[in-house]
Amino acid sequence: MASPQQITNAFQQAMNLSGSPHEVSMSPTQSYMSQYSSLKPAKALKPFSTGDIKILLLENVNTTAINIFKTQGYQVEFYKSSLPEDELIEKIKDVHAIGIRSKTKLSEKILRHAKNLVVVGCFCIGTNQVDLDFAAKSGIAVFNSPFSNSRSVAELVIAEIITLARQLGDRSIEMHTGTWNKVSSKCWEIRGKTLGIVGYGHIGSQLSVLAEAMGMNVIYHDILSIMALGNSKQVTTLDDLLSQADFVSLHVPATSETKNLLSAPQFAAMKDGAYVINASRGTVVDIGALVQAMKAGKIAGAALDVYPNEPAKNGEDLFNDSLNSWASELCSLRNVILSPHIGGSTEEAQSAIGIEVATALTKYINEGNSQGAVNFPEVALRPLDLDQQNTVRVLYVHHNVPGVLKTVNNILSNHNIEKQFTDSQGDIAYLMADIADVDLSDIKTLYEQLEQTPYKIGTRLLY
Ligand SMILES: NC(=O)C1=CN([C@@H]2O[C@H](COP(=O)(O)OP(=O)(O)OC[C@H]3O[C@@H](n4cnc5c(N)ncnc54)[C@H](O)[C@@H]3O)[C@@H](O)[C@H]2O)C=CC1
Ligand SMILES: O=C(O)C(=O)COP(=O)(O)O
Repeated sequence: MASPQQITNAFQQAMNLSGSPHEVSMSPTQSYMSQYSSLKPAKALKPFSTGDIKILLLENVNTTAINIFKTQGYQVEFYKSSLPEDELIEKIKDVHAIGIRSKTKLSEKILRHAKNLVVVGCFCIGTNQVDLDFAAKSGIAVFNSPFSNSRSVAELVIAEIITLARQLGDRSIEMHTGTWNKVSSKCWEIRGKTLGIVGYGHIGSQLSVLAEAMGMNVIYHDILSIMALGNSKQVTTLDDLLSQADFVSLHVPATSETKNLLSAPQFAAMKDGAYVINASRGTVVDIGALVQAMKAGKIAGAALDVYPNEPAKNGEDLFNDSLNSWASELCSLRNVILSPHIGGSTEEAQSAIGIEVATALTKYINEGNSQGAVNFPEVALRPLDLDQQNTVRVLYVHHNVPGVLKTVNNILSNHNIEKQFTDSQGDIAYLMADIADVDLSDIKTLYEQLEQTPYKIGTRLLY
């Protein structure tokens, strides 16, 4: 368990607090990290102790996150890889928070076992690996890091564009096996070539700026109308982009609409000798069709960072899976760069993601602040005023139906409601309220009344 000063320092650092007199004056037992109770309805009400919080971290989440959680006093269980489904089900039963990256699937089946879980941290950009709707309906908030690794991905793609254009991967493999093969045929400068970016979000737009700086023309396609950076131009349809681009780079999320976004008809629509880069999700490219297009000489090279079935941990064989039937043919092709989902794997990105997501999770656990959640209404109140005795923070996740506020405020009406904020997203709503003059002996009744409302999904009381 961390010392009081360590807790205060780490908390201020993590929350970017400057150390106001109010926080400085907190004693360790008074800090509002410890003014907390009742993580889930099934648990008995008792004052919060940081030592009660259990957090499971998978997939080698960065030490910056581990340090934040440990300094809070949480119990941290850490694994370098993802876990097989049966082990994950066993572990998730008990924990209040889980931290994952892109590999761990948190399906409805798995989340149904998560009886104490209040929050999921995706220490990455993508959240397609989590059943976000089911999580929200179960009162579980999900956070991610929306842009801390965007630059790392964009830089990798720049490297891949040049590597493909110069057949650098093949030359390097040849040299490693002792073959000197000095060629210029079908090797190109990228200056003046057209890059087609599919998905002009955080990564796509960052890539656009870098590519233009190297003299490329940039066009992009997105389902939204998005402001062009530099001299880039948005084109209306994917086919418009495919017919003009020398390089096509994919930066869309995994959705039902983006599944096999590039398949046989799209490869046919591309320029002869074009290149394909996929650092988005493995579902976005039909790899079997890509292999055929490359064998036919239509596509001159491809760089893949993501795959439909990725191994659970380092050392496992990507291609040891009957589902990846295209594997041996893909590997036999020239000018194919394969990387093990490392787009966001830089020291800078992982360290920043660790701090960002761990901070969001800590704020949610300790304060109920859901700002930045991807599946949940975003609600925040100022930290509890600890100078005021007997103040309780009510956190109430509920179905978004008429009559809830009336019922809840009726329950709270014996106390002074000092602050209240509520918001909804789809079927789910979230209410935060600070109520004063609460006798500690009333807390159990208050809690039970809120729990008995027909709309409730989850109640937490911080005090
Ligand atoms: N290889 C790696 O290590 C990494 C991969 N990623 C992947 O990259 C994806 C993109 O990341 P960001 O740029 O941060 O996401 P973003 O959400 O900022 O941008 C995605 C863009 O794609 C657009 N889009 C969605 N569906 C589309 C469609 N059918 N056609 C055209 N455009 C469409 C959206 O409107 C949005 O502008 C992530 O969802 C993730 O799957 C992200 C980080 C690292
Ligand atoms: O941020 C993302 O969405 C990524 O794909 C990176 O995933 P990772 O953290 O490397 O498992």
